[in-house]
Amino acid sequence: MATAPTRDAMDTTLVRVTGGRPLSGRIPVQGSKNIALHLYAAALLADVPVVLSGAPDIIDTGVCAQILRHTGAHVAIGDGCFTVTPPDGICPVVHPELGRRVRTTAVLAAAVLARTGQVTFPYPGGDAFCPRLIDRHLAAMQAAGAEVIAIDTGIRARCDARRVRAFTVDVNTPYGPSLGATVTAMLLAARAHGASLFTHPSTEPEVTETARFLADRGVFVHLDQEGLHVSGSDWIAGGSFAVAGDRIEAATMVMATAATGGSVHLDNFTAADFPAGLTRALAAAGITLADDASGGVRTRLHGPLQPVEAATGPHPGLPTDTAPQLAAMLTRADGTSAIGERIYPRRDTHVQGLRTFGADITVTGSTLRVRGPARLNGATVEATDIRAVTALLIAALAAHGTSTIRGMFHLRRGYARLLPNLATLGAEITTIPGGP
Ligand SMILES: CC(=O)N[C@H]1[C@@H](OP(=O)(O)OP(=O)(O)OC[C@H]2O[C@@H](n3ccc(=O)[nH]c3=O)[C@H](O)[C@@H]2O)O[C@H](CO)[C@@H](O)[C@@H]1O
Ligand SMILES: C=C(OP(=O)(O)O)C(=O)O
Repeated sequence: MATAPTRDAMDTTLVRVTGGRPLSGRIPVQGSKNIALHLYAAALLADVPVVLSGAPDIIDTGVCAQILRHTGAHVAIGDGCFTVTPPDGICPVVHPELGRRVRTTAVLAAAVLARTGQVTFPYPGGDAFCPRLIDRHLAAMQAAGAEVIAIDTGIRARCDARRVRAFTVDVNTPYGPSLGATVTAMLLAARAHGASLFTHPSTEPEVTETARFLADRGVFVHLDQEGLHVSGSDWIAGGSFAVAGDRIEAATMVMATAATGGSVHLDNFTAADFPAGLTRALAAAGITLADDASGGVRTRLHGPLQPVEAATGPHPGLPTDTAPQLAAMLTRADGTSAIGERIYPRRDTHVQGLRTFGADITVTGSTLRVRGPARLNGATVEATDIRAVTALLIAALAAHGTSTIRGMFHLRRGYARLLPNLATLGAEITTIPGGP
């Protein structure tokens, strides 16, 4: 389901990038977009205010704040903290337009359903690189006792007994455990009386951090061979919780610098925070990661980039959200790389743009073959989603000459300071504001 066109989406801001110079230096990693968005939904379950520290100030967290406010919650944003004060009586509606602008709509709806026994919500937004189903979310709502029906504006879920009940649900999909449906199920179960069980749960950091958030606040959460067990609580505490660093932004900066022949020192992050599948792919390309005595993690590039054979997969595999950037970096590797997509049937919205720079990429089913090293030349391109835009930026930074990239709305959805950070590393980037 495509994100609804908005003022933001029609923003014609573009950036000009003059590439071809090695980028190096030290920059911070922001709080994770995707973890923050799931924690926002979890915060709605609390009975007293929740303070999320380190949440990134990006379009998507702003939209989520507006969605929470529409339910009656008070949301204050300042000093890098997002304070959510859930209301006594929650309006059981996820805003029909705002809900179509973010991916976590069904997860937010689960929190509302858990609190009120009913919810109306639109189909989620987020990037539309392929169909992104929500049947497992709906199955969890049904298992929790809700009647779920399609209506004109999306979906209505309502529990006869006015409250959710403990339940069992399988959150597996043909592409592996669903991250979003696991969180949806957790939030429903956190407010149900009794013990719930989810089989084949996702263990992405978004899930484990939401589980830690709930467990810290009195909800019983336990993972074993059977699945994820959650026992609900009538009272959920509040208080502070720090949003973990953004592993996707960290990977993006590693790949951007390596594509230019440089290296980076990332603060607020450690080598262990990189999923093993990502570390393996970077090592195969000739990039190693080491924690630094002064804090943070440093990369080292060992000679020319080497080709990589890798496939995305569930945590701790290679994250799907890093595959477009990896493809962009590997256009500079000395040989043919293969990158398989396993979380989605396809995710190749970056390919056409990369070819415009001169990249040699073929797509067979869900596998990309990248032949390098290609000579990249400055190009004029337009990005259509959040990771495609960073892939195109990487190509522009590695290219000879000046490039123009449109579609900066997608960057602002998820990255608070990517362009200033690249400038700190030595990139020559000019932002040319546009407008609707
Ligand atoms: C496991 C995983 O890596 N999930 C990724 C997924 O999370 P997100 O939560 O958006 O998506 P899911 O993990 O739920 O979806 C994974 C796959 O399962 C399918 N599916 C999902 C739910 C459902 O009810 N039925 C169904 O068939 C989806 O279409 C997709 O092919 O996209 C995010 C944005 O790219 C990434 O940050 C996450 O890392
Ligand atoms: C696709 C992504 O985000 P969303 O699910 O919010 O569209 C992403 O974070 O790479």
